[in-house]
Amino acid sequence: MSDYVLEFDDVWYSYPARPPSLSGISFSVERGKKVAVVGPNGAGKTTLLLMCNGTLVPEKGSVRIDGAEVEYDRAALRRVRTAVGLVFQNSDAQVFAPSVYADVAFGPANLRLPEDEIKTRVSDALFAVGLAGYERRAPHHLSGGEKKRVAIAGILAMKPEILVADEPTASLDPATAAEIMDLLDELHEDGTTILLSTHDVELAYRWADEVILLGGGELLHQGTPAAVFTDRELMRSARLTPPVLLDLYMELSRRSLVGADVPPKGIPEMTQLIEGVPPKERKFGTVFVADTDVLTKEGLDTLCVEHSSCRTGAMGTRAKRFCHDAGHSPDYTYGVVDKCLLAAMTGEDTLILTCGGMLDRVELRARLFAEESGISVPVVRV
Ligand SMILES: Nc1ncnc2c1ncn2[C@@H]1O[C@H](COP(=O)(O)OP(=O)(O)OP(=O)(O)O)[C@@H](O)[C@H]1O
Repeated sequence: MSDYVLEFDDVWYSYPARPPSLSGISFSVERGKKVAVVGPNGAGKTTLLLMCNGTLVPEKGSVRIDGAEVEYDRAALRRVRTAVGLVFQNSDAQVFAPSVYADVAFGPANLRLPEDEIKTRVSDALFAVGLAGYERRAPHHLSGGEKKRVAIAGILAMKPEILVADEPTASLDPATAAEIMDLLDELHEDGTTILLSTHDVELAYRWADEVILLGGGELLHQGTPAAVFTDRELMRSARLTPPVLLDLYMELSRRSLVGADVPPKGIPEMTQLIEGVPPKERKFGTVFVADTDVLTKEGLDTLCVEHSSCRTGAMGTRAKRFCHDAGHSPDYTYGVVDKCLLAAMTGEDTLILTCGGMLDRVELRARLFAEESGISVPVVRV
């Protein structure tokens, strides 16, 4: 099996009577990565994403999925669209059936799956996006955020290996946007490779393993978010500004107010850079982590009583829904791990409620923070 799930090799594309929208694009995406395609308006992001599932055919060059060159006959396209699920920028273009059920079932039905399997997939996908019970609703009467979730559910029901999402958080309120990103993280934890497009550099910096920077139809750079966003020349040529955190870091660094040469990944690292090494006698708080998949409502009540001195955070769509249904309102519902690390740095204990692979994610984030800052925050599963 190829290490790369998606490869572009010298891909060119022009819309009729227009100069090229993509000019000789080559890049590779490793299996299991989270990749952000970043660029200003008109850079070619949507055009590039539409090539990932064969919606657009390169004028020149080739696209490979799992090492095999994409072909464009009907049968081949069906295989490509099973492997690559594309969430469009405009959900109205994607959500069209008379009911939410019919919409989400459309893809699996096209795969000619048995009726029982289709029902299970639709119900699982609607549960994952928090729309269980919406089956009979008419999609055109839903809000923009709900339509986006229906569109994502339709793709989830196909169980794609690669999920491609065009500006998944555009025009969503911050809480809905955070929930959509949580959902993408949960899918990623389950092994899905994710490619999204955005001109939100803050989101790309926080979220992506890798950034593909586009400008004027050309690939300007592929690299880590820190490498791409600290390169002022690259940012200027892409007509983008760096994320605020990096901008601040670069300014403080220029004035020799911070010393490290590793740009801070998040606010905890930035805070530690400014504060310096905390005094030895400082006692750090503990981050307790509980798996909501194995908790009952009563179990959650007991846990919250036992940890009543802790601020609580719910991470991931399943955990948030569980807390909501059990009548609990956690203090943090987005950026949960970083908020808990910050609390720990001032000696406060916190309790994170989450499930699945997200438990490992908490430990991983704390470990990366310890490696960079030297501050070892205890993470304890309860
Ligand atoms: N259907 C179309 N017909 C003609 N030209 C198009 C079409 N779609 C896009 N273009 C042109 O192709 C170029 C790239 O557009 P594309 O939508 O891929 O950019 P983008 O980076 O996704 O932009 P945005 O951030 O504004 O969504 C632009 O110059 C645009 O005007």
